[in-house]
Amino acid sequence: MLAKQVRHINDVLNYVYGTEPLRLSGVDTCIAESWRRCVHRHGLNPEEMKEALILPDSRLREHQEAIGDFTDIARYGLQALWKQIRDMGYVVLVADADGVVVDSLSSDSGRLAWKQAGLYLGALWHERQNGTSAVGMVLETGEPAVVHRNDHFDATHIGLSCTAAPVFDSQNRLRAVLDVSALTPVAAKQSQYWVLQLVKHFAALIETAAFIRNHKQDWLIRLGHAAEFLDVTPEYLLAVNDEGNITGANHAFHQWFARHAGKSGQTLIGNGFERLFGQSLPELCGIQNRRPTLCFDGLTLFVGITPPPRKPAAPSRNSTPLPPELAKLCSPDSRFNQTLQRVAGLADTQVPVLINGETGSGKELLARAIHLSGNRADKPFIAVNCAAIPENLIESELYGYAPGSFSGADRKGKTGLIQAADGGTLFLDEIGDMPLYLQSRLLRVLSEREVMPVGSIHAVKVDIRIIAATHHDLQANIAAGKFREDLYYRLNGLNVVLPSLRERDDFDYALQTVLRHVARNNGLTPKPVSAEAMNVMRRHRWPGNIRQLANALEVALHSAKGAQIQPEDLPDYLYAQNRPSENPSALTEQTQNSKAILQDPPSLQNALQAAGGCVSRLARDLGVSRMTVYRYLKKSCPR
Ligand SMILES: Nc1ncnc2c1ncn2[C@@H]1O[C@H](COP(=O)(O)OP(=O)(O)OP(=O)(O)O)[C@@H](O)[C@H]1O
Repeated sequence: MLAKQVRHINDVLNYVYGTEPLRLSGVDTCIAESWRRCVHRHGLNPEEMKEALILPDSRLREHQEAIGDFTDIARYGLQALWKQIRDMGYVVLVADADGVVVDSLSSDSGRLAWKQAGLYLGALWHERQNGTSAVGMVLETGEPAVVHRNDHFDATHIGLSCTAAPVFDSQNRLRAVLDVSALTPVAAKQSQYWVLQLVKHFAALIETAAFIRNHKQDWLIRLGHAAEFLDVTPEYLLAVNDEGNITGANHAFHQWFARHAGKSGQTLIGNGFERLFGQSLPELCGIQNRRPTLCFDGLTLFVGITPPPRKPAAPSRNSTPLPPELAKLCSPDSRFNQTLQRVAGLADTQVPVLINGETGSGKELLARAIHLSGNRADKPFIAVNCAAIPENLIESELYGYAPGSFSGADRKGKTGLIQAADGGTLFLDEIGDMPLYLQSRLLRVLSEREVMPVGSIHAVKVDIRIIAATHHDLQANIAAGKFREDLYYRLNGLNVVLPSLRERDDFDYALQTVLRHVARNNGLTPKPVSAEAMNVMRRHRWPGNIRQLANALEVALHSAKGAQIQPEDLPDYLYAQNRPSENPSALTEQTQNSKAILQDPPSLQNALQAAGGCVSRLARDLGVSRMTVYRYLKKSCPR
């Protein structure tokens, strides 16, 4: 035992038993309370030093499975936080409500040292196990904590500096703890207070992202004391179901409610929104020209409301016929047709539509069909690929510029794409790739409905309908600080998710439609597809979706000499992978790779580590089920 550890043990004993209280008068009250809890409640003895306990892999997996997709949601926030502090020698950890580290990000160098210190996957940081630690204190108190060097109860950990903040779920249960720790901390505790602000900020972002994800079928209510900040960083979040009952609230609102309603003994979850606040959501939605407000206990809060995506209506025999452009996209998939019905119902309105889907899944085709189905059909449809315009040109391309506003500019000035869409539709493709500073400008255009060309002092009014599309998960981008939440709410009037080709249960129908389409565009006769060729295509994963399928069918139509399209008429990448003589099990390249990883224990362990120790994520990466991953893990580690 080191001399400084002996000194620390004496200090803790003296402090807890009160023989030398003055000597450590610098100890924070919350740390002192934790030390007392360690001794009196948890029965810990500072003389019995214990290294951090690391759970075996099987137990760790149980904790990771129990926390479900929370770690997936949290990961974007974790990575964004990690990027900011990785060069300063910190490790970032997420612990579950039992104090078990279920996800972590650290530099590769010094992994052994992180593990020995317990700053590692599977480590258990609960006060009753390890004494005072940042994770342990957050779990005990529900409050953020900085536990710096000698603040730790157990002298084993006095080399560490740890800062942690809680993440609550919408029922106000402590779901996880976000922690940032260093092995070789700088001397002063005060230096950790900026880390504390960072950790609190990211914990709040993760909490909001998880809230939005878990309540995507509910009405989302944002509340705050300042109207201007409501869309940027809402102080409070509420979720309300279609029956008007409150189904969730963020931690800040639970606390606010307890302060203001505690005396009347009212409950929050399950209570009727209208009963509690005296106004219904449809009433609040109907308020025009000003921010709606709510009064509660004599206080006024500004309100922002996002309705849930409308649930698919029950199939109805007398659903209205679709406009021809949308009808062209119809398929045997009834869910998709209901989506088209909803889109058709909004074709004549200015309600913004946000289309999500992988590349080539038909986002632009759908956007054009919406435009052509509405009362703007004879006005321009301007498509802007936000990812394709060089950053230095995007501003002048979108907003235009005044005559002579910069060197190299056209003397007469230039009309921007937004103005060019006046009266019609502006299609913002790849909106998730738009740089943050342009997002703020776009937000102003959408709020004010006017553009200010570069170098001009006069704003120009525009009348546009916005349709945006992206392959990104924008909520994850919001959590990672890459996309503005207020812009997201502006764009997301109606959300349409286009399934990838491999997820569609109407693949055969889609193939026939695309085949006819390709034949018509190339002046060819659509040939039938043989059963073998059909099987080859059904098995492929189609990362490029309909665009890739269309290209493959174009190749096949040009190559087919017989009456039918055969496997050998398909592009090489499809045919080669499925040639029966060379590849009897007809595995795709991806499944072969996955199999190689699964069957080689070191590769499997590496892949698991790369997936942050999360079996679900690894299973997704390998394109196999979770059970398959477990089976191989068990084989590779039979104990
Ligand atoms: N339902 C369909 N029927 C026939 N062809 C289709 C269909 N959907 C998409 N396509 C074709 O697939 C190609 C890709 O479609 P589109 O450009 O709309 O996809 P996208 O999702 O916008 O792609 P990206 O994200 O890469 O811009 C186009 O050539 C389009 O004509």
